[in-house]
Amino acid sequence: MDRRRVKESTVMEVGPDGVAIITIINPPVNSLSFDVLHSLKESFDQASQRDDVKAIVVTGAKGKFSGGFDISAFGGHQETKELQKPGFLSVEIITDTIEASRKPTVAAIDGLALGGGLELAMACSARLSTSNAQLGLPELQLGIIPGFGGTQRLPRLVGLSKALEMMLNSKPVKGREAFSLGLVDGVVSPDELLNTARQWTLDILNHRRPWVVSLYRNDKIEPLGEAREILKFARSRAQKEAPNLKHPLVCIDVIEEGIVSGPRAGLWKEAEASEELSHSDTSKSLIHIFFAKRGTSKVPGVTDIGLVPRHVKKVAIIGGGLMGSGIATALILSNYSVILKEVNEQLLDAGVKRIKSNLQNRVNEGEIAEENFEKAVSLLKGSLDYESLKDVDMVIEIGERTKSHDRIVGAHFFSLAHVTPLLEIVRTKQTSPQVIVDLLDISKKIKKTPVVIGNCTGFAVNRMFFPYTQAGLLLVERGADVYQIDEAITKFGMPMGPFRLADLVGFGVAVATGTQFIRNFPERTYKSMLIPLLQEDKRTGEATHKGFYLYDDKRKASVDPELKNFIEKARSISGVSIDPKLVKLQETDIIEMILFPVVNEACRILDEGIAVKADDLDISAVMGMGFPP
Ligand SMILES: CCCCCCCCCCCCC[C@H](O)CC(=O)SCCNC(=O)CCNC(=O)[C@H](O)C(C)(C)COP(=O)(O)OP(=O)(O)OC[C@H]1O[C@@H](n2cnc3c(N)ncnc32)[C@H](O)[C@@H]1OP(=O)(O)O
Repeated sequence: MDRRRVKESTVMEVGPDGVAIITIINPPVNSLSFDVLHSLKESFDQASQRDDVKAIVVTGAKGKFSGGFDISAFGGHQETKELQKPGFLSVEIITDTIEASRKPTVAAIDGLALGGGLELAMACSARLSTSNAQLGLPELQLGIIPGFGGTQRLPRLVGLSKALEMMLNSKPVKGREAFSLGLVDGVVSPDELLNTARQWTLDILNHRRPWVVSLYRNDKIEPLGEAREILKFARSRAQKEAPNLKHPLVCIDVIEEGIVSGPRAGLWKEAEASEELSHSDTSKSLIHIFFAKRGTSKVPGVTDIGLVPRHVKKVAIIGGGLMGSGIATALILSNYSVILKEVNEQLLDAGVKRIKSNLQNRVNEGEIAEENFEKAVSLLKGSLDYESLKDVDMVIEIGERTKSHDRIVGAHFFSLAHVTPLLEIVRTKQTSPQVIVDLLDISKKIKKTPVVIGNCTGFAVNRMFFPYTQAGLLLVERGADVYQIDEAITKFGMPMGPFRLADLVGFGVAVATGTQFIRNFPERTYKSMLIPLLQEDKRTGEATHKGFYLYDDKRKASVDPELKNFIEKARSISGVSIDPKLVKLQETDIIEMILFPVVNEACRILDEGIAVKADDLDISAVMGMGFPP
């Protein structure tokens, strides 16, 4: 076999059958860096020029076609200006070199073909996939749009509605669904993939199979009038679901341009829009979050000293309440054996029932198969004594009585522990790195994003956000409007404002946590009597249908005209007066006055060495409090 090594990013092998196999090699996901794209073009140019090459197969090394364009290139400065020129990558490489190749090309897809990876495959004459491969265009979750022709080729392969769904929701499909959609032309097993692809290219060459140029297909695109209706509906949904984001609308405009003015015009509009969006604040933030999320499990002095996570099989959980049963569910869903310890039969039964109900919900949602429900339940054992815990590998919720403090670590799950994706791993000065490595490994296995944090009041999320409600109370006692504050903060992108949140968590929790912060950070807390006054009126928030808002039986919140009386009373107890400047605040003022103290608290957490890096606090805010990424 003639094995010409182009740069380290692609390899081309030409077999005796005259088929050149071009393999993308860029571990771990064969992302399309500028180097890879450059060498891909070189490989194709060589394959086109060589007389001994009749046809071409493109594939990815180690069972992964490609995870898409190299996201780290956005904001990078290593690429040559030419490669950055709008349209060079998409038109000159993907379209005019690969799609226009005079030799048939087949993409052999295993593992994943995402973003630019799938766009590369769609520019080939045909595509073969394994049944479980993931194929999709997730660019919009990075604040950009497909930029290698995906906005033009995907609608022409799967139809406009399905293409819009896949792009606007960043929703991939498996290989077998891709085949039923017409996105791929065949589904084969991994070990037959390459040989079938070789034969497929030769069949195309010998006119035994069609040679399709997807860019110019129109049989899947609805007539113009119908297409415009579909696009209009997509626009209204995009505006409703994400009013703050413009790139979904740009994506729809680019798709429309190709339908109205032809796919090549669509390619150029896509190239310009894609390049512009790659410099947007939204894209920079979302790409920052993409890498920050994957960076939380890299802890200097812990994960870089060669420690291997120990095998944890059995976990004991003390207490089967809302949190304990949620944690037990998360562990069981990842095949850990769990012993649930309670103080009496009644509480143990209640805990077991909660766990079974959580698991049944997963069955109902199709996340676990019915036949796996009993197997999952069999992983759970109940106990009323500590004796049965003697051979467990980890205990959740025992601490101060243990003498070996090196083995104590906090695992702070967030309510609905089996659903909320964030896990704060709280280490003391005595916690051994091995124990942290063990818990990081468990986090990955139970599909949690871990953040390693030092021990302090509120750890990362709750400490960062204690000023969220405090600032709100301070502003309201000085004349700002509760409902205007919540509206401005929700419009900014938080799931809910400080007052709606206080109603949701309940005043009991709000007062308990507030007391902790007042005790530990007296110099920067606001001691308002507003919530205690509301509690005197038997208001505790949503649960009593009365808090800062009134709630109907469906927990729909509405303004409470009586609230002003409690505010006036709290104001007089605090001895403050209304500040005219605060009565009619601008939205930006509200956002800054509520969130800047949160940012300041994050800076203190970082400055005190409680957090390893600022990125970890960004992830804590996004995944723990729903801060808009
Ligand atoms: C200043 C501007 C310069 C450039 C201007 C150019 C003009 C504009 C041209 C734009 C052309 C656009 C072309 C294209 O349409 C755009 C894209 O393709 S964007 C990328 C699309 N792909 C994705 O969004 C996939 C993202 N990745 C994932 O979803 C997952 O990683 C995965 C692939 C499903 C694998 O998941 P896991 O197995 O869980 O593994 P991890 O997620 O932990 O990832 C492992 C490791 O790989 C890194 N990585 C993953 N994907 C990429 C990627 N696409 N680029 C770079 N790196 C990637 C990830 O960060 C992890 O790294 P580690 O943490 O191990 O260091």
